[in-house]
Amino acid sequence: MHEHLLTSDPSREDRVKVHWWYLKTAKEKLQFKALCKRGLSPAMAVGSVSKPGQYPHAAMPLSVQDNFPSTPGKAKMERNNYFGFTKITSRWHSSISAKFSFWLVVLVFLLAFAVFRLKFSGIHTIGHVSLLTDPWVKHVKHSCHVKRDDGLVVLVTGSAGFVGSHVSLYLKKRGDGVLGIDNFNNYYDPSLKAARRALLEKQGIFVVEADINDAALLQTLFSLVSFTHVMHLAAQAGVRYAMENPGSYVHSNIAGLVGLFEACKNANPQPAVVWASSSSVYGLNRKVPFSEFDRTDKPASLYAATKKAGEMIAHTYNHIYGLSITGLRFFTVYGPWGRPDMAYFFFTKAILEGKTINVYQGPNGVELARDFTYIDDVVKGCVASLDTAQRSTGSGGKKKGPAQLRMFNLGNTKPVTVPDMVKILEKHLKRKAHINIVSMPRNGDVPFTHANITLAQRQLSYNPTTDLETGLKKFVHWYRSYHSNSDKSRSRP
Ligand SMILES: O=C(O)[C@H]1O[C@H](OP(=O)(O)OP(=O)(O)OC[C@H]2O[C@@H](n3ccc(=O)[nH]c3=O)[C@H](O)[C@@H]2O)[C@H](O)[C@@H](O)[C@H]1O
Repeated sequence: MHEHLLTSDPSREDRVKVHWWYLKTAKEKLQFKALCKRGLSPAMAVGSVSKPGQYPHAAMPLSVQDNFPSTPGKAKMERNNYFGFTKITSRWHSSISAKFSFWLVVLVFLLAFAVFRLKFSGIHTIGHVSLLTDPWVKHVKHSCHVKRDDGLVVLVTGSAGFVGSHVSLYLKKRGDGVLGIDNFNNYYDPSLKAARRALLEKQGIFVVEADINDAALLQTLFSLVSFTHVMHLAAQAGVRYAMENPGSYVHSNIAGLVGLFEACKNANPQPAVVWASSSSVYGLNRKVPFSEFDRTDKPASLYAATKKAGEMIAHTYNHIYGLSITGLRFFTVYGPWGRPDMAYFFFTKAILEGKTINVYQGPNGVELARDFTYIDDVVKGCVASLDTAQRSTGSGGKKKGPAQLRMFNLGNTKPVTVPDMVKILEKHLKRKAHINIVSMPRNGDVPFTHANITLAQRQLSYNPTTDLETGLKKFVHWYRSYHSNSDKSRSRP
């Protein structure tokens, strides 16, 4: 509404806005507008449309100025013709204007500072939506809307990841409120993460694109939404990549975890946290199956060490702040929408492309084995953990009593050797693999994993039902359809 009042002088523009805003009645505003349009200074225009003394920022109306004593130091006026009007400048007027200009500058500075902080805290935009505008907040709140009695409100970190996307969809489908957060890093093809995000958004799950290390963002989310639970799945995964990029493990699995626990412990109410640890914490243990009561102080990779550190950190936050925390040790999770850095996934690609795969072998020709666990079983374990989690006992950073602290193995309990896994893939892909047997490199791998799931069975009613044969069949089916669809969309003009 101001555009027709604006001149090329920005300070005049600002003054017009401020004066207009101060005027109380529509009549005053209308007259003020007309006078400004005709070139009168904003302060003069206010003075002319109002009663003397009504607005402290107004200049004297012309009629009053005629009688105003020309006292040096108080008010010195000059008149000259200005677009058919008498232009009057005065020191009195100038000092009022100066005050306004000063506060205007302060206001503009504060606004600029706020925008700057938001910008560099990474929460200024989600997609192309500014945090300063309502749509972003609406997306967040809408995504957290609960559609069943006693439904949960869950913040899922790593929601564009493999397990994160599956858990988010499951929760949303049963009527829980779900908000995702993911930094969409390029550890593996980000287009797969984007495709998972599209799937989530189709179901009404909003994914905030940000890093869990962004404390200001987490604080904003917790102030907007009373999360009952946090499903923390954001992490730097992969055992062997830790030798290439150790810093990324510290960033996500240690600093990120601490940042998340900080946000949770400060929240009021504090949410219950369920988070992903890893079977790799069993490291070089020889006693099988691996039990939660076994020692876990021999990690074979930095990845495993950061997960083990996470378990210790979880204990601390539970102990000091009363956060309810459940850690889940995942055993080589696989399935549709899986991670391209995992062996079953890149073996599939290589077999289809007729390329050679390296199959590792332990000392003395021992075949390596994994307790491969199908994604749907893991999702059930995650959701059961959320459903059975007790409330945190603290609030606003203060502990009010002891809180629940749990750890569960989520495995399949039926380890399969890597060569057998390759045979299953060959069968479903209807292709022979070109295999190169190589000694297991010293890069963090362990020879075997095998979960004891008694605890999860007892407390979570966790019972995995998908064997590797069935699970890989579903994976291959998904792989073919996903790649034929993305090939088609790539070839579209
Ligand atoms: O349960 C976990 O805590 C971890 O599971 C997963 O690690 P791993 O069990 O090591 O899975 P993955 O890499 O698929 O290798 C599978 C098998 O293939 C063998 N392998 C691997 C590569 C290769 O080129 N050749 C080969 O024989 C390899 O020696 C191994 O025997 C997750 O990646 C990890 O993030 C973490 O979640």
